[in-house]
Amino acid sequence: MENNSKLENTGILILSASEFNATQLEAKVQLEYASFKLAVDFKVPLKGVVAIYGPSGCGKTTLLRCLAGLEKASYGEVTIGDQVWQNDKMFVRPHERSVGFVFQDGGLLAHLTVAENLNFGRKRAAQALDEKQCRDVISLLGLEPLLTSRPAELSGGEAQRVAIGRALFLNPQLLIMDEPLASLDSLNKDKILSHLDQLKQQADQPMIYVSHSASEISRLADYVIVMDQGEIQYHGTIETVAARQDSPFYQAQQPFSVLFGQVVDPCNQFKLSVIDVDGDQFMVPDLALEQGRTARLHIDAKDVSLALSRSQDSSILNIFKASVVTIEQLAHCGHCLVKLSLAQSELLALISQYSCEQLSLAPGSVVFAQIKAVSILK
Ligand SMILES: Nc1ncnc2c1ncn2[C@@H]1O[C@H](COP(=O)(O)OP(=O)(O)OP(=O)(O)O)[C@@H](O)[C@H]1O
Repeated sequence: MENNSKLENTGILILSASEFNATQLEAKVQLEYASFKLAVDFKVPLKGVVAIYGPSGCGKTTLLRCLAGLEKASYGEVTIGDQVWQNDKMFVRPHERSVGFVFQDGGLLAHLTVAENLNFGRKRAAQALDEKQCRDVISLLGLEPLLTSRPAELSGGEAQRVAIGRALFLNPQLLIMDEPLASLDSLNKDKILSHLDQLKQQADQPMIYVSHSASEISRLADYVIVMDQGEIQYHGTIETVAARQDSPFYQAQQPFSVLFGQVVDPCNQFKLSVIDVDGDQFMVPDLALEQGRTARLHIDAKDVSLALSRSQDSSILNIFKASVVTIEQLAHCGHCLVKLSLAQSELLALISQYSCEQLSLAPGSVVFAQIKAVSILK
């Protein structure tokens, strides 16, 4: 196809006609550059957002490029759902894989308007969205006011939203994003994260998302692959990875817990939503979630304090009986990271070593976890 390289340079790689059932991604890849070796072997569920997290230079982009077929690994087996993309006998070319790629710098074509950028490549895509679906994407990403602008007239956040929209117009069965928010300020990051959240929920779009940012991962990821030096250290659901003692989020000094619960009361008389997390009822500011919906709670470990008895005269809404599972001393900051067991779930608390000694905490101690702030993430 004459224009494949042009398409690749613009980040559009979606031309496959074949349907597949992308519920699982399996890859064994080995590739060697002069001073870097990638060697991975993993099988992960492809539902919602799979995040790849790791330090700069650990091979995240190289892995994504292998998955998309942009690098032909010296040894590669890549299977997505029931489709083999690469093994020792075959190599499905990038433009035949149903992958949408969004790069760090959106890669929009400067001479085209936003509308033209969105439609660019669409006629070559066998399963591109129809007109109505395109209008839905435009609305989901808030692109209506930008359609006649050219890339030079867009802010960084707007340009990234257009880049995401352009990938979605081609109806990929897998959307791969390589640090799409890296160059944006926090306000724009937040806006795009909200759009991506909606995309997850409304479009049920599987995504692989590379990021250095613990907050992006905690907000978006359902599953996390942690990489280091060309290898996969471990992978698991966001709850389990965040709770591990060797979690990269501890090292980044941003330990947090992610809990999932059901909305039991969308908005009580005090304008609070009540979320049941395996038997513990959390109260959070009303966020207009419907009854029965799954809510994702993000709780920073620093926002959890501990007491030996249940306070009767505190303004803190969320106080839960818990038992201490482990205590890890963080020498660099004079704090302890305490892993707690609630009714059915686990919660991290970051408290000072002094407090830990004052309360004589040890594994098995019964405490009351007081949660100062809970953010609802979906
Ligand atoms: N085409 C190439 N030829 C030689 N070396 C390469 C090539 N591409 C990447 N590398 C090297 O491979 C290593 C991994 O790079 P990669 O871009 O995959 O890392 P990364 O984890 O995505 O980093 P970052 O988070 O900084 O983007 C780096 O040391 C890089 O210099």
